[in-house]
Amino acid sequence: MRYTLIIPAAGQGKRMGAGLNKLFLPIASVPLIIHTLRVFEKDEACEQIILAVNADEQPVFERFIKQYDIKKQIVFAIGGQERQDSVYNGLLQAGKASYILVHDGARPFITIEIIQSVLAEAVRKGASICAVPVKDTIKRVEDGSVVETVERSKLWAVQTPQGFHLSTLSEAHEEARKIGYLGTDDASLVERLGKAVGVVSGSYFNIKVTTPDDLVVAESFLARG
Ligand SMILES: Nc1ccn([C@@H]2O[C@H](COP(=O)(O)OP(=O)(O)OP(=O)(O)O)[C@@H](O)[C@H]2O)c(=O)n1
Ligand SMILES: C[C@](O)(CO)[C@H](O)COP(=O)(O)O
Repeated sequence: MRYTLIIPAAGQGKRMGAGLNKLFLPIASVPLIIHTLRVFEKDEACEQIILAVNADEQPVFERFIKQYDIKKQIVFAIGGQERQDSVYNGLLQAGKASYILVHDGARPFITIEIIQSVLAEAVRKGASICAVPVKDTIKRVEDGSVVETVERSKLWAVQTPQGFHLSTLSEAHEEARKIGYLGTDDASLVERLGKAVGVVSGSYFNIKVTTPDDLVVAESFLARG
């Protein structure tokens, strides 16, 4: 089964504090976004990449794509105020694709195996995510005090890619826009429709590069090979 990939890449990297889009930061001398694109470059099932970017940053992305010889067809969409808006704008460019995968540009250590597993589960159930069991105890805190310890055995840390039948994802985004719902991932929009979302195993290596410490971790992962 082939798919169209949407990569939201229009963030500001506020938590990184680098003063620029963190996807331009080098990891082992190569821009973060190139590491991510290189994985999908090797996936023959990936028909097209839709890159949602800030308009003023598109020339930078185009320069990196040329410099690092990314050959896969890339279509640009304009990023939005929120990640959800960026994905929505990417969806508008998806044409007649049957299956869509949405993957954070900030997750460079995804593997073909997990991509294929997410896609297969999306074909089976209409929507899918990859996730890993939470390792820390999670507590709900209010005003500096613990109000609840959440049972850890049922908690999963959700990653990307997330996979969807095009019609499922489109319906979910349109409904979210209609009611003004803002989710932190795309699967939550499908859940609000009451539709099933399958879960497959992700990887603890599939980190989202978010804060400066993640750059150190990312360099170590690359050094490890
Ligand atoms: N309005 C936005 C916000 C985020 N993203 C993208 O969504 C992915 C996950 O977002 P996150 O890790 O939060 O990136 P930033 O929004 O840049 O980080 P921050 O919240 O620290 O500013 C990233 O690839 C980011 O570029 C996007 O396309 N459009
Ligand atoms: C989609 C995601 O990566 C799943 O964990 C996460 O919700 C993105 O959150 P962010 O604040 O936009 O980085």
